[in-house]
Amino acid sequence: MNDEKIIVPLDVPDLESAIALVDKLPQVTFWKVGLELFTSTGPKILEILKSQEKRIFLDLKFHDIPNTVAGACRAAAGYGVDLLTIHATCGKDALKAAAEAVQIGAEKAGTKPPQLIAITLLTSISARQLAFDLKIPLELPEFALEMALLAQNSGLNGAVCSPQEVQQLRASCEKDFLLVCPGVRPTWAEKGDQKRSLTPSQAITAGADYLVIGRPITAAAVPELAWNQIVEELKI
Ligand SMILES: O=c1ccn([C@@H]2O[C@H](COP(=O)(O)O)[C@@H](O)[C@H]2O)c(=O)[nH]1
Repeated sequence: MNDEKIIVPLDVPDLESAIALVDKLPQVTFWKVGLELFTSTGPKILEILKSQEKRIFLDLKFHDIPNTVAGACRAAAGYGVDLLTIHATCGKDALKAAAEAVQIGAEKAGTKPPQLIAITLLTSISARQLAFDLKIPLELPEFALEMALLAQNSGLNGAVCSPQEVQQLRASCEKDFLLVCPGVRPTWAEKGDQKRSLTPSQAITAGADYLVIGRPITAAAVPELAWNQIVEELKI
């Protein structure tokens, strides 16, 4: 079912708004909790989602030294979430430490370890910004692929990439390496700050395992209609 491949971010400022959004979209089975909501309200939302048997993507995008990311991953694994993020640019030592830490954290808490996935390059970064602001001397698709391979070789379960790179990553990474794509935009939606987008059906055709689709649904006048339209478009 393609609708189970859609992850909707709860990019809202407080618990009340998060609960209202979850109630408005009962058909959503996979929710993402990110920096805004987790920083403002902590883990309470995770308990609420779990009590409703929702799957959870805890998108905290850890980026720190090995000892620190390992500690954060151990703690996050204790929440029993399904997906957890770290930046690939933390480097191999930190990625390996994080991969080990989610196993330890989950075992200690008696939970299933989350799939640890690495951000390759934020979908809000353009090729021009990569070259001129970040001074990375690789072509963008090559950089994204290198970051995905670094994650894979460090024992991570998958990567977050833009839909524009997913076909190349799918061809080069292991079959079971998860590829999660934010920056997905139906033709009728605003791109906003997303720089490297494709439509939901293009992203799935290119090999994405999951699509993260936020504002086209959550900022729509009627979120349920936007969700239905995307699900219909994915059936074609
Ligand atoms: O490279 C990345 C990594 C994470 N995100 C997150 O996905 C959603 C996208 O929301 P939209 O409203 O559909 O733009 C958001 O929570 C980001 O934090 C990303 O966009 N790009």
